Amino acid sequence: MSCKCSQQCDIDVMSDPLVLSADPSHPANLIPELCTVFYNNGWVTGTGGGISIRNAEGDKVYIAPSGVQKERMVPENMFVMDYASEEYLRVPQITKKPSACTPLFMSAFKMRGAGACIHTHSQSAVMCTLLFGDEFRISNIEQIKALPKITEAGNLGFFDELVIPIIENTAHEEDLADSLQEAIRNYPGATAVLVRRHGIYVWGETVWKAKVYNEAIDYLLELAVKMRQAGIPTTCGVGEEKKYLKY
Ligand SMILES: CSCCC(=O)C(=O)COP(=O)(O)O
Ligand SMILES: [Zn+2]
Repeated sequence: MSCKCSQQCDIDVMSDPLVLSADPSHPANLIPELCTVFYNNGWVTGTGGGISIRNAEGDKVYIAPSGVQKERMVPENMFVMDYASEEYLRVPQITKKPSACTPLFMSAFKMRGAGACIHTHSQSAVMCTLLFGDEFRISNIEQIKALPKITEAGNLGFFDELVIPIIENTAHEEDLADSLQEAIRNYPGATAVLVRRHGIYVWGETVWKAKVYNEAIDYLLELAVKMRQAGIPTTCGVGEEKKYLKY
């Protein structure tokens, strides 16, 4: 049966209805598309990182295969998991191994009700985990206003401090789940967790919120590295930066 969309496409929707859809916002279409965007930002190169998305009803989880070039995936490569039972409804032909990030994505879904979770190996994220201790902190920067308060309605304000917990890396990605869950419990206002010498996990209520949060956070992480290089503390008050300028 061919698709009924306005594009008169030739997609055979009956061949695999769990992943073949003419809807561009279907998770199986969005995961490859967004991974290409992330790849072009240097966030998911060399097979690292990725994204998992729940469907609009929230009862299915779409997961990429492990160890593949994330920017070259197609919808047929996706695993589909039943959200409640955590059993796989679909295993792709490309590999039997779902992303090693799956337990971490599931932690964000189950503990925070997230609709999508992004994992990147952004160099700014990694660099910040080398420059900061147990927490990344930044304030008094306009871009902070793109991020949610989480514990109450609305977004952070210009004068609010963004705090992101930093957990230690493990030899295997899946072994990060316990410490990620502990960080999620200890930081109820966080929408991201940094992993030292590894990268970052960012989640949101919807895929679009997760995407915006990831972009805003990465901007702030990159800026933080530059501020530290210039000798300016990332929580420096407005006007106080003059104290740190060398000229
Ligand atoms: C060079 S990537 C090492 C594994 C990793 O950190 C990652 O994020 C990708 O894991 P996946 O199983 O999704 O390929
Ligand atoms: Zn990783």
